[in-house]
Amino acid sequence: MSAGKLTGADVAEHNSKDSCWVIVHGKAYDVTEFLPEHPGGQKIILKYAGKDATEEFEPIHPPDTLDKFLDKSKHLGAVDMGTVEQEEKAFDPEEADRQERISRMPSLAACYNLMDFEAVARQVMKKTAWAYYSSGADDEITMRENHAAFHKIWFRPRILVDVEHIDMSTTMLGTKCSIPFYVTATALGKLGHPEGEVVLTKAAHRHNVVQMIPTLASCSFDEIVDAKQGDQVQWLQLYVNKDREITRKIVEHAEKRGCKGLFITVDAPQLGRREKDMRSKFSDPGSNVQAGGDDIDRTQGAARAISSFIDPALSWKDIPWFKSITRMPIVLKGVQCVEDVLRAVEVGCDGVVLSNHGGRQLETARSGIEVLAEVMPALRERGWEKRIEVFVDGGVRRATDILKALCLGATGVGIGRPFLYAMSAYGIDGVDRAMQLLKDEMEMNMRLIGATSVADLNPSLLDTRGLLGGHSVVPSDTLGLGAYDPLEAPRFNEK
Ligand SMILES: Cc1cc2c(cc1C)[n+](S(=O)(=O)[O-])c1c(=O)[nH]c(=O)nc-1n2C[C@H](O)[C@H](O)[C@H](O)COP(=O)(O)O
Repeated sequence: MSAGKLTGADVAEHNSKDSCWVIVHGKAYDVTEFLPEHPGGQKIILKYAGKDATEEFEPIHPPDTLDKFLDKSKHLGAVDMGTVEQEEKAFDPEEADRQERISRMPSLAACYNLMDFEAVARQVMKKTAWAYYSSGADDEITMRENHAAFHKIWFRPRILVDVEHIDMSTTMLGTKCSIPFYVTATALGKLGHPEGEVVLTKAAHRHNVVQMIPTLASCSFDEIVDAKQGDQVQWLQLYVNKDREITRKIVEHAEKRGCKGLFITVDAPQLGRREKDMRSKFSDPGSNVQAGGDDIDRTQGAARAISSFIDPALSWKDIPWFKSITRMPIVLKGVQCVEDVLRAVEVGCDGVVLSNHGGRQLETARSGIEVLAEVMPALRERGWEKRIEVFVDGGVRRATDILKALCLGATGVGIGRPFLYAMSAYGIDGVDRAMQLLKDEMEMNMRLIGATSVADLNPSLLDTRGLLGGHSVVPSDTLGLGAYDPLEAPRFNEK
């Protein structure tokens, strides 16, 4: 001990499976008994046994994780960090290249659309972070189709409409929003930015846009709610825990903190196989740590490592229980066919999100917009279109994509990766610009199709034959490919 604090040497003595102490945010924790329970496996903890684990811990775990899940008797107290030997970081040529590219980054003004942010983020993000955010399942066919499907729908604009005044505001789950998109739930915000999801909270406030708070956020739920301002609206995205008491507590707390919608994710009874994420091994599984054979293989990437709590037994019979524990509107996120939308109406859900999780789950699942084109006529046929709010997400990169969804009958549209990339590359100013670009595009395109308000947007403004003809050939998505393989993207300054 030194001056009543543990020293680095005290902690370093406990560096094995039999006695494992780690340091997080300047405090020591005895995690020996916790090792077999760690959702991310033992290897990653043992890699930091006896050492400072803060850098690895930070992006994956909300700050209150240890207070919430590690018995107080294992909290060993403050460490005199001056006595902790910080490991010499071996020279990492990849990191050096990344820093060099960051030094030549295009200015924010060089980003003219959401794909530009993707192109820049791909160059400046850490490999593991880019891998996690950009990953789709398997061959990423659904992920690409999400965006491509919008190119199968063409507009039938009306002319000589007085479009001097445009009102793009709308109402989603009873909340008046200035524009019909929301920030959808995406996990691990601190992989892209040290402040994580609160960056999205602040940008959403600037544009009066709803934010959906992810269960698997890097920030704690309360940090994200505390970051909201005034009457800013947030929804909760819920991965249902096998332990329903934990789920009950999360839902009740969210309602108490003012969340205005419960989005139950129903397309992920098991997280999909995101091979870019797996390939980046999220942490070096080759670390020289011997751990028990029952260990979760960290080479499965972050996704698998953080999702073992999700209940694959979740079913329709759980809906009445959810209705009994909350008065928040209940929306099923990840619905992918007409039959399940009709069933959601019958069991009294308030909404659905037609989504395939950004192509990160079932490969060759259809795009949300394609399912929407099937769902809305079925609801109208039954006179049910007012009984449920229908949202869509996946592949939305232009205001024309949003307009197509609204013309088909969607209430609103969720956007994920673009805001993550904008945040990762340029912080809050990036997200702010991304939202403003969408707003500017929205105003222009509403004028060009002859619509002055969301109420004017209807199926007669669209030609959807390309969609309904199944998977016809689509125009090649040069801009999208350009971002993915940055051929046409903001130029990095010369070396
Ligand atoms: C990009 C991304 C999406 C995630 C996401 C994480 C990332 C990095 N995560 S995940 O780690 O488990 O897969 C979530 C999540 O926490 N919960 C959820 O309901 N959807 C999750 N989604 C899906 C998201 O809510 C939207 O359905 C999807 O992002 C929409 O597609 P775009 O990214 O193309 O806008």
